[in-house]
Amino acid sequence: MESVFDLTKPVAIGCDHAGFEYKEAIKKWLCSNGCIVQDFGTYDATSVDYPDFAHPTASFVESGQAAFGILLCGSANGVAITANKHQHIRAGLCWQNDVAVLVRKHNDANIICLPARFVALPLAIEMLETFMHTAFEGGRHATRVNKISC
Ligand SMILES: O=C(CO)[C@H](O)[C@H](O)[C@H](O)COP(=O)(O)O
Repeated sequence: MESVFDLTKPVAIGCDHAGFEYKEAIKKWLCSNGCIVQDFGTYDATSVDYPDFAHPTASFVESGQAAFGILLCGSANGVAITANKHQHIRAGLCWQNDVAVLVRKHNDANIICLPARFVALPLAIEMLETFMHTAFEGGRHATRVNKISC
């Protein structure tokens, strides 16, 4: 599959119980498109705490070992807030395809956060595909992205 990301590296993925079902479906979709997946859990639908899965996923992306990351929870806010604590992570919450375009073009996001309880699975996969194919625009957006870190 063509992507703006380096797909010779694994795609990191993590979720809580609310995102588990979508994570499994997304893993299958990624594998059927030739991607390598590094799964940081959770591994079933038992209630868990999203930071326990978002932090390891974000750390792996931050270390440069992943092509990019995918995080899922009910609203995607918990995983996004957690991942964005990491210095080199720009995790963006996506709920419609145009937002997935902008989170790459304007924010150079390296993790896509998907709200499993609020978007249908086909839309989640469509947004992921968009995310994987959309390049950062740079220019004025690079100036802004460079000002994010404090
Ligand atoms: O962290 C969240 C909200 O910001 C996620 O949506 C969680 O998946 C959600 O809070 C889990 O809720 P539950 O009632 O424990 O299933």
